[in-house]
Amino acid sequence: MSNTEQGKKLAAQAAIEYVPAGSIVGVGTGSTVNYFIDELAKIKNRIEGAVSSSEASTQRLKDHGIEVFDLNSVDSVPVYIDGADESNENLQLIKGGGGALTREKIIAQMAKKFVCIADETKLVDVLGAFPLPVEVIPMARSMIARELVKRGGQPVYRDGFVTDNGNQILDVHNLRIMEPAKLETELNDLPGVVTVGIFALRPADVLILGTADGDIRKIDG
Ligand SMILES: O=C[C@H](O)[C@H](O)[C@H](O)COP(=O)(O)O
Repeated sequence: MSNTEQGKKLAAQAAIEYVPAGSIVGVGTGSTVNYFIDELAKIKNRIEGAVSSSEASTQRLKDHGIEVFDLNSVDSVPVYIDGADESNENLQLIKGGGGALTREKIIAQMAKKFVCIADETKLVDVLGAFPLPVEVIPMARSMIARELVKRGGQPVYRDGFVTDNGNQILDVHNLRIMEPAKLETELNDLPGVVTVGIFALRPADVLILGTADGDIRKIDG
């Protein structure tokens, strides 16, 4: 197993301690979360079930025999565990590399505690080296792409990819995001933008990083 994969797995294992007994756990999406789902399966008798941020995670949870609840049937989510494409020291994130950003942001908003899990290479000084995913309503794609260019970005259409919500993704290259909350708000305001992959208005509460030397590092927000 590579250092990166080991880091993801370590972070995923460490996140289990944040899962309250008897709870409905918010579950994110991606390769790091897949390790978490596999760990969660080991304690599935101690939880009530999960709410899920993607069809892929729902399938994996169900394959493990973990009940997946409709978010509308749930009053509260005590903890949400999810990965990230980048995090800064303030636990503001870029997410959506796997295209699940909208459902992820909805569950993160609802969660009392958002625990982000990643390998240590995801920690950066300034967000934006990872192309920023923006989910858009298909008919607005070109208009929004022009707006992103005006803001110094280089949007690339994720050709052939359709989100779980039936929308499209623009991956915005060339950004150095100095004020994540401001850019998140500004892009949220463009008609046709469904979700911006900046998680700054609702950052993570805890970041668990798995390191190459087999350790974990925690940063509290
Ligand atoms: O849409 C995908 C999510 O935001 C993922 O949490 C993010 O892309 C990180 O994925 P991974 O754990 O595979 O690096």
